[in-house]
Amino acid sequence: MDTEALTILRKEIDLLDGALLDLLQKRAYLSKQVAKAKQGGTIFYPLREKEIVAKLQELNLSASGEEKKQVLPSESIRHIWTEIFSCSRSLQQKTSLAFLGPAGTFSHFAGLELMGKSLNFVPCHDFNAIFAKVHAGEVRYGLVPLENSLQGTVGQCLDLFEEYPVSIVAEHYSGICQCLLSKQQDMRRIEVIYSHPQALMQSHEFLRTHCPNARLVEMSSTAEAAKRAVTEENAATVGHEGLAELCGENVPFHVLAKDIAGSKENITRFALIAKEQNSGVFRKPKTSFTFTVVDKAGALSQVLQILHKADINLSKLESRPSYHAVPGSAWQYRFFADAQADLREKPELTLALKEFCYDIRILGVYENLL
Ligand SMILES: O=C(O)C(=O)C[C@]1(C(=O)O)C=C[C@@H](O)C=C1
Repeated sequence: MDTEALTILRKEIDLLDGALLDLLQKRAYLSKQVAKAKQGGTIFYPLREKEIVAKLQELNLSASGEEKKQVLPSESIRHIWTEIFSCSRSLQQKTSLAFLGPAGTFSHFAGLELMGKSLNFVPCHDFNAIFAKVHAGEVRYGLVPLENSLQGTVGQCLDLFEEYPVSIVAEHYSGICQCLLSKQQDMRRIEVIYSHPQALMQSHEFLRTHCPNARLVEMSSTAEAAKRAVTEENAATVGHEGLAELCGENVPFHVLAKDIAGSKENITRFALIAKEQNSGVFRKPKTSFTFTVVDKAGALSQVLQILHKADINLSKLESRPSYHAVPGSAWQYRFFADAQADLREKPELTLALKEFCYDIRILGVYENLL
């Protein structure tokens, strides 16, 4: 070891860390000023954050000459700024986030991806508890899955919007990458694999080929499965790669293989819910709204035509059976729709829609992240 060179280099790193801290403190001060300028308005602007990261990643990759040697991995830039934004938001407002627990579920990792670590994560045992906590003001935010690219709509979550008058304030698309984790490094020696039934089903082919002797055991969540697997020598689990860090503090829990599910496009769209609607103005607004149409021929077609005439692009439309939709009616359908516009700015349009709808409710206006 060249101890002399090491001492000099570490001194330089110490100086740079000091300079970075100074810059971060200046940034934090500006963030607090931003909060004052917002005068109680919306704190979280995911599109602004996404664009800052994209600009920095581009700047980083466009380096040339000597600077080229200093280029960082793009993913690292995203991770570093996720935490900078998380700290910045926490200085503007103390925040807590309810999610489907326990710690280590895909919902938990989606929350960390979206909001970083500078907030209080509150695990809930079911979706109803998340909606109830947000509605009661016990937590500022809740994170719930709306739909998955393989499994489709999470109907239970859509239906809970009927029970609780909460709002959608942001959306988040999270890729689900199933990994095999174990204390045992030799896959052929794995005797039992614990995981959620869906994770086991999605990675069935991989497991049969690479761990032919393993018994598959279903658990209530990938997080519970990991807790169990980490206590046994020849056990493994299928789940998020972040489980290695979460469960492996005292014992090594290795990621033996990544992306072991058959299909590549396994993406979940999450909604960030809050008690109050967003108050900001958005550059690419999306409005999620629900409505029930009057019981006559052409009512739905009229609704669609009104939106068409206003040049509004409807990116989602689906219906769910609803018992409470219309008083006195035994069976009705409630439509859930997403429009690429801020419908709050178009009261005349909602008025026109009301002619063909029993009710219309705006679930939230937020930045379209696609
Ligand atoms: O630009 C804002 O609105 C801010 O509050 C600042 C900031 C940041 O730290 O850059 C923080 C939170 C928002 O989600 C976006 C950006």
